[in-house]
Parts: sequence; structure tokens; C-alpha cells
Amino acid sequence: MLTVAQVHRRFARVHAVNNISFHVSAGEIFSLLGPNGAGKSTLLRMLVGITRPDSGHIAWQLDGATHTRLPSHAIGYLPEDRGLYQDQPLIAVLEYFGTLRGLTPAEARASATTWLERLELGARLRDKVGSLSKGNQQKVQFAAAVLHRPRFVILDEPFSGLDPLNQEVFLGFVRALRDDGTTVLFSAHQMALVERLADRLFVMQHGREVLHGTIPTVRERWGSGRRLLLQVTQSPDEALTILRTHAAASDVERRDDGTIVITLDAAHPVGDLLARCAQLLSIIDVRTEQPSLHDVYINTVGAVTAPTAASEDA
Ligand SMILES: Nc1ncnc2c1ncn2[C@@H]1O[C@H](COP(=O)(O)OP(=O)(O)OP(=O)(O)O)[C@@H](O)[C@H]1O
Repeated sequence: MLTVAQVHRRFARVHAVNNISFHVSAGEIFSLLGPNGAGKSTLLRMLVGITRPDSGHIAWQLDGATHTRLPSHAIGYLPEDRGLYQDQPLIAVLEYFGTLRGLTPAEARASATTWLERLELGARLRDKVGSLSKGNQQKVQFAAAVLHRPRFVILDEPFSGLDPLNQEVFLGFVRALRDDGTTVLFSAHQMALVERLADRLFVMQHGREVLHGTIPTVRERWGSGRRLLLQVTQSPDEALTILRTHAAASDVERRDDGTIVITLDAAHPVGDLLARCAQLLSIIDVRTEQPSLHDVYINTVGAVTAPTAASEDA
């Protein structure tokens, strides 16, 4: 549905988006990740058509036709800088956004009312936007991005500023959009939510790609490996010494709660290792653990060094 090919955008000496390519399929939830200043918002603004790439191209496939920019009725956008008219009633603001996206005033009003009720703001539809809390304003902005039922939705940090309960509510809304056939691309910093929501993720840093793939692929390829977690009757320090000396387990550590953690690798199949541990230690409990997306992100992004101005200009 969307192809981004070698897209580049520079501000003075900063390569905000540096040779980025990816593809988003119809019906997918695609997540864009990266630390502050990585280039996510700049890339999203180019996808919406607010700014243009210096080079590279963006192509949308819709109903058999290819577009460089999607028609406004087909795209919804939640910008990072939330911009609602503070002194207007919620219903008037949403009706206005709906008509900008091709709905009639009556259609816009009906859809806005439905969304405000869904967002538990039905009782406040005549209140001014400025009288709402930050989180509730975010809900209204979300409604403005989706009330015209676009085919493709771009959400720039939809979870920022929301309490944990409302993060769950938004997670449900994004899933509902996908179930309705909408393709969703969102940026976020909340790894645990991304892990539960996204089909595929793309991590960028200093404008460049550092990680790209489905969640299981990314975990498998870039994760630091599965871990074996043991609770034993021996003291943790004694257990560490025994394992390092007699089980050839070099990547072994203890957690604050006394759990012994052995990172698995191909040279030590879990069955063999567990059998050896059982010979050496008195095991009370055993389980394995997958690296979380958070672990993968920290390991990968933490390992990238910043480009110098000289290397960027080269
Ligand atoms: N209009 C602009 N003029 C100059 N520099 C800009 C402009 N917009 C973005 N930049 C720079 O481009 C880089 C990428 O910024 P961008 O806002 O895209 O990052 P981001 O990944 O969205 O960050 P955050 O997670 O903090 O929102 C930053 O170094 C930023 O200062």
C-alpha cells in the first residue's frame, strides 16, 4: 500500500531522514520507533505531504492507482504538535475537520458524535476544547484523525500524555481500526505497547534505519537470546561459581531477587544445560524467558554511535 524508497531530508547539516526505505502492506499496523530526534516526525510529515523529501520517493497504491500523495479523504493524521481550536466546542471542531476530509456537515456531525461517545466525551460535546484535560484533548485529536474513516492512518506518538488506562483504551481503538480494514502507521516510545500492537516495526536513529522486521523476527535476529531462569537452594553466589566452573556457562548472572539467569546460545542446547545444572545444583524452580522488545531496542539503539558532522557531509 505504501512504498518509501531511499527518502532523504536534510535541515542545514542535520540529515533528519537519511536514505530510508520500507514497505507497508494494506491492513498492517506498522510502528516507527527511535530515540528523540531520530527523524520519525520528519518522516511522517513527508508521508502526509506536509513536507517533501530532498530525494527518494513515496508511492501509495490505492484502488489500482499509484499516488505520490494520498487524497485527503483517504488519509488520517494525528500530528505530534496537537493543534485544536481551543475556544471552540468539541463538536464544532470535529465537524470542521470532517468536512475538510470530504464529509458533508451532517455526516461529520454524526461521526463526531459517535466518536465522542466512544471516547466517553459524549456529555461534553458542547464544551470548549480548551476546557478539557491534555489526555482528553488528545482523544478529540484522535477522533479528528479517524472520523472520516480513512484507509490509512498516521499517528505521531498517539500514546504520549495518556494515563495507563487510556493507553489501553487507545490500543483497543487502533486494533479496531485495523479490524475495520484501516492500515495504521504510528510512532511511539512505549515498547511494551508496541510489542502488543504492531505487526512490524522500523527503528531509526540519527535519521538512519537500525532495525526492521516483524516483532518475532526482530526478537529472534537481534535479541540477546533466550534465557534460562533458575531458583536454587544454594546461595546465588555459590551457584554462580559452580555454574561458571563446572557447566561452562560463561554468560550467567544473578538478579537482585536471587534468580540465576543463564543466557542460552547454540553451543548450549537448553536440555543439555538444564540436565547439567540439575546434576550440580538443587533446583526449586525453572523457566525460560524471551528477550523483550525493550531489551532488543536498548541493545540495538544503545550500540549505535552518533555520526559526526564530517562523516555526514562526506
Ligand atoms: N523544521 C526543522 N528545522 C530544522 N531542523 C529540524 C526541523 N525539523 C526537524 N529538525 C531536526 O531533525 C531531526 C529529527 O527531528 P524529528 O522531530 O523528526 O525527530 P523525532 O524522531 O520525531 O523526535 P521525538 O521523538 O523527540 O519527537 C532533529 O535533529 C531535529 O532537530
